[in-house]
Amino acid sequence: MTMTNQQLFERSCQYIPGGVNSPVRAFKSVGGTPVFFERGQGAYFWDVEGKSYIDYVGSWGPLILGHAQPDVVKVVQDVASRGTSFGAPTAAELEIAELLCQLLPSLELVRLVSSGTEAGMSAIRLARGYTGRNRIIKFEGCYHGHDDALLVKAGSGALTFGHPSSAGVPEETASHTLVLNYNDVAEVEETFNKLGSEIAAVIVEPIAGNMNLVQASPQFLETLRTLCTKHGSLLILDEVMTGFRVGLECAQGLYGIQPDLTILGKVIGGGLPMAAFGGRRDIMERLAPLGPVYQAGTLSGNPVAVAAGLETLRQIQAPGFFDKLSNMTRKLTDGLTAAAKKHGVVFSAQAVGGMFGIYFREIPPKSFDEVMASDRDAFNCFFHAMLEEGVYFAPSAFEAGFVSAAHGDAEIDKTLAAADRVFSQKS
Ligand SMILES: Cc1ncc(COP(=O)(O)O)c(C=O)c1O
Ligand SMILES: NCC(=O)CCC(=O)O
Repeated sequence: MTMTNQQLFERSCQYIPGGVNSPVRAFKSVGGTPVFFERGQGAYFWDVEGKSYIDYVGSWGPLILGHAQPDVVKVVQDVASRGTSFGAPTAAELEIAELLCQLLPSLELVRLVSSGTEAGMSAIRLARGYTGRNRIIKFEGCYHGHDDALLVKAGSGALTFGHPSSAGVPEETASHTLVLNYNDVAEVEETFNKLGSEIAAVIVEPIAGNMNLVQASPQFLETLRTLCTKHGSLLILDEVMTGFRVGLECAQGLYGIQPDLTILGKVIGGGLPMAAFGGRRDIMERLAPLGPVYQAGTLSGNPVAVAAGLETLRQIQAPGFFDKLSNMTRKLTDGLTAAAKKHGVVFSAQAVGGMFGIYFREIPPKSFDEVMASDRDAFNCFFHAMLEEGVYFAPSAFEAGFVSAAHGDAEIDKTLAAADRVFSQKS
């Protein structure tokens, strides 16, 4: 007899803090027991009790082709059978680095790492090493991984579980991080006027996906670019989530903003642990072994992860890939909005490429405060009712959702029919 979700969770809690290896997997804010998954295929995955779900989390973003995409699985098997790690360079690393630089014109040099956290942490160290300055600016509700310097008023699980500024981060470290309001142009201008010569870097999610989904105003990002250039600070775009998810040109292409450094993750690893940071040649050349800023990794550029990433990047370059993905995602958000309206539920939603936000408020939020003003209880009820229906959204009102290329009309229609039933019970 296999164990139930409840039994597995109880046992996991005996050996793993909170029963999960990343806090966002816990159902702490929505209540109930986390679902333990056994297998996935395309837009669906199955829990240990045999129940199937349409997946709108996609492993928190990487699975843009859906679960167990056959070509990705095949390259992973082929490459792994020839050796899983060498700790020495491979031709495939060159291939993916070259491809990333071709796809993103702001990248002249790129280094591979194993997680978005590492990419963010390394980019900050590099920016400090390059500028000789310590202060950085981040925005409340943005999440850039769990590096000390960036875990100040952060989004994602840090926000969901009520500790946006983590215990264990020394005050001296946090004091170098200035936290400003997302989309607040005047505040950034004021801060640069006062402290511009001390600021090493501004790091920002160009489309914030860790306080639900909040789009930057073009003016906000343009102001960041102008101020960084004027004051000799570096602009770091965190495209770990948006990179190759909102479009082939990433968010920087959509907005027409050229960052000094970019951090990438999720999609570029095709569901395996890989991330990257890159940007201007003169900055990246400060990295060891060329320069004095140290950065390293036993499994960096891991051949299996690189192979999954290359195959994923190959497929998303197919003509029309992002048009189809965007249309499917918009069909979902438009359909959910219409179903809510039909039943008089206060609700709004928006999509960018294969990424979406759903909000229990009248219109999509433009700031952290507006996100916080949405109805979290309504989200929690919706989440559980949809879960019951076999539709898996992120177990938090502060996370963006994801649609994959494996989601077709059938999956979206099923989701909308479920939402219609769920919303009808509320009116
Ligand atoms: C925008 C953003 N930056 C950085 C990270 C950190 O990436 P990782 O979880 O791979 O460390 C995440 C997600 O976790 C993210 O969404
Ligand atoms: N949007 C939140 C994440 O992507 C985080 C995933 C994790 O920390 O497990």
